[in-house]
Amino acid sequence: MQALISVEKLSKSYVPGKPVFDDVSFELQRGEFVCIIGHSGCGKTTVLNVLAGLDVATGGHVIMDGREVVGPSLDRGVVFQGHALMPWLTVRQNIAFAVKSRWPDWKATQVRTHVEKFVALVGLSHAIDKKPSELSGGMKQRVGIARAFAIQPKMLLLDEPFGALDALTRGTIQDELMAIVRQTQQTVFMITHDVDEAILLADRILLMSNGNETAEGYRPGGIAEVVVNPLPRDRTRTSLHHLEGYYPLRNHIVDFLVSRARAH
Ligand SMILES: Nc1ncnc2c1ncn2[C@@H]1O[C@H](COP(=O)(O)OP(=O)(O)OP(=O)(O)O)[C@@H](O)[C@H]1O
Repeated sequence: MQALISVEKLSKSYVPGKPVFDDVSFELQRGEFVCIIGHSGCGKTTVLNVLAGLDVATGGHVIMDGREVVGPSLDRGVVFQGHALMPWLTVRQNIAFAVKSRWPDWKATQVRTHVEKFVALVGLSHAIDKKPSELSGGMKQRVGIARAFAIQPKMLLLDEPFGALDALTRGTIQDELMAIVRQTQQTVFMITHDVDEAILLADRILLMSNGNETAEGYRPGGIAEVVVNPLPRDRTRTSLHHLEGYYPLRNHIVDFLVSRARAH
């Protein structure tokens, strides 16, 4: 099976000779949900931005569907932690703007039906004609997710999309995201700091280490390990802790973060 995305020997340096990370290589299969976990500063956002075509790597390549990623594209939907909505437009208009960019030939009724479908998917039909300032943080984040899904990208890139949400809202949106992803067979690459969130959502979890000074000199960060999630795919937030294999998996990831992430 040909991977949707191939990341090949990616590196990024701001200071010559001291790359933040190097030799980062992995693939994303179609329909796969991959999370990346690592301490602050290891380069997760940089990797995601290079995948999105929003940043340029110092070395290496990102190949999507056989073509090198050289800039942003509507093939890749990005959701940031700060939802980046246009404040002067309503929910409907914000999403319609993206939909019209994706399909400039669509008639107004077609755009309308499409927008309404994706707003309903994230449970926001009642707020469709509201402006972002009238919405809570969680609602705004859902609009960002609906907008990314509405352009039906080949892949979705999520940079800690739930980081700023309270636990209850976070749980609800995780459930919604998981349902939509399963329903649409969407390929997703997501940054999270939350181990349980990664275990719930991801098929595979990339553990990323930080660059650090050692007795032998500077060692760049990189992907230290790829963990395959062995838990059944129909897992839910409430069942997660009762599943066989959950605690060993959780302990393994936490152990990486505590003792190995800064010194690989
Ligand atoms: N423009 C820049 N100039 C110099 N250094 C930079 C620049 N942008 C990022 N960095 C450095 O590159 C490293 C990786 O940053 P990045 O934001 O990718 O990390 P991250 O793992 O996503 O962190 P966090 O979890 O805190 O968001 C950091 O150490 C940061 O200080």
